[in-house]
Amino acid sequence: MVYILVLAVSLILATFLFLKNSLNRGLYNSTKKLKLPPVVKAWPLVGALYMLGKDPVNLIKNNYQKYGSVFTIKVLGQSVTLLIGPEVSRHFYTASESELSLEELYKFAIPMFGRNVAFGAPTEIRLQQTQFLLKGLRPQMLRFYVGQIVTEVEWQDSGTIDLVHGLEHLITLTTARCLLGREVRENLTEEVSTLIRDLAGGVLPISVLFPYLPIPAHNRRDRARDKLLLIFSKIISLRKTSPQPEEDLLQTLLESRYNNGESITNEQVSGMLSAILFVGKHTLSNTAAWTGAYLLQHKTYFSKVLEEQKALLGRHGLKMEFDILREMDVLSRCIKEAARIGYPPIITPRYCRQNFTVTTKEGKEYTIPKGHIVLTSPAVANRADHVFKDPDRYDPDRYLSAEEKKMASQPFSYITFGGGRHTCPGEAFTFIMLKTIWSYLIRNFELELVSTFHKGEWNGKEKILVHYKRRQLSV
Ligand code: HEM
Repeated sequence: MVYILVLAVSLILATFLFLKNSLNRGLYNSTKKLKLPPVVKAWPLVGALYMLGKDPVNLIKNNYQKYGSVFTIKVLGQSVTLLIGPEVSRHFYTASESELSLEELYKFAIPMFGRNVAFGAPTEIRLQQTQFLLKGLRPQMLRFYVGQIVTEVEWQDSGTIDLVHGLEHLITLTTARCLLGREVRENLTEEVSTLIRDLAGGVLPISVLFPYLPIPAHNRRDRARDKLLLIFSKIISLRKTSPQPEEDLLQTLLESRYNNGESITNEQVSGMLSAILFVGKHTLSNTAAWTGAYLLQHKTYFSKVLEEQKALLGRHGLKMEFDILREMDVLSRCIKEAARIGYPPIITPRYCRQNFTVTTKEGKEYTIPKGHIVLTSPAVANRADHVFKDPDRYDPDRYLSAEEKKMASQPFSYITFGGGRHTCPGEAFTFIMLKTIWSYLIRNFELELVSTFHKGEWNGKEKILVHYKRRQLSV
């Protein structure tokens, strides 16, 4: 019964996609003369879709090994082209919206965060909103956030914790305190967490094609967005009338002006606050958990981090400040390495609006035609063996070797945080957050990993159980 249903839905989707693609490309716009990427062999219509849903990382990895750095997968009649590795990724990261579009593919995010926010807004408004965000994440603000993070990090004296869920809660609170302000943090009840979860639950594969389909998950998403708007609007109104300006991203947003002199609306601020809580809940907290998992599994590196913390305690005492975090070179490399292989985004997508050509490292040239969906995969490209030596190995010291340092710092080699036009504006904040949390935990608790997980294998569902017991790290 279930299979018949899946098949029926797939056929409807395939017809829709076929018509959509035909209209987009023009039925008579032949691509015959172009040298197109190799096409992955899969069962017609649903084969690749099934594989994509089941194990996307291995699907991409296996085909990368088989076909090389450029290949096309047909999903329900839609051509999806993968670009893996720095040689073929330059255009992906540097092209303009009119060449490779994000807005076309992120329409599903509009009902999550509202119209006129991020991908719901016209491009020039979206770019200005990213600038507002960057202003709230500038070094002077990050300096201030360190103290705010420290006030939130606390565990009981002893116990067992699943790092994924434990850190998710902690990071939601710290993100709220630093970026969204004291009032949002104080109002960050179970209700807000549930509403953010409902927003996330409204992103289903079908939402990409039909974001407004009246299904229960979409209805919950819409109710959650409206409720969040109500909660945040009250906070924003209070803040606007407060005589005392605060030091946080919320204040920066409220003081920002668009190029035409207009200020940002309550609805736009609310959408941006929800989007930040959403990112913190997923990407940031998973990277935090995997940083811990790798560190506790690799005793050599854990010892190096301990030694670094002892040396810092010797030099600065218990103080935790921005400049002290900058001295945490070993911990920084451990986070960078966990972010490379632990839980980087599986794919980042664009919609191709103009043909473009890529040349592989072997010198093969391919044209990616208008109408293809184009993807890079940080999860696979971050493990390319011509960029990283022994790429599946957790090795934070790799960034010390001159040769590898050079390769890894070449544009579009290490792509956990994207690159080019769409480089993640939250990268510096992420490092500040994770260094503060992990140095605090290492200084104040004995930690022991009790879960075993398959080394180097991505699995977003695994628990990472850790025993902890309070103690003071002595110099
Ligand atoms: C471990 C944490 C994070 C990871 C792995 C991550 C990853 C990424 C990646 C790969 C992109 C580029 C997407 C693309 O090219 O399509 C991106 C963009 C973005 N990230 Fe992050 N991110 C993280 C944390 C954050 C945080 C904390 C914030 C906000 C405070 C943030 C805000 C954004 C925004 C607004 C963009 C869009 C930039 C643009 O399109 O111009 N990210 N992120």
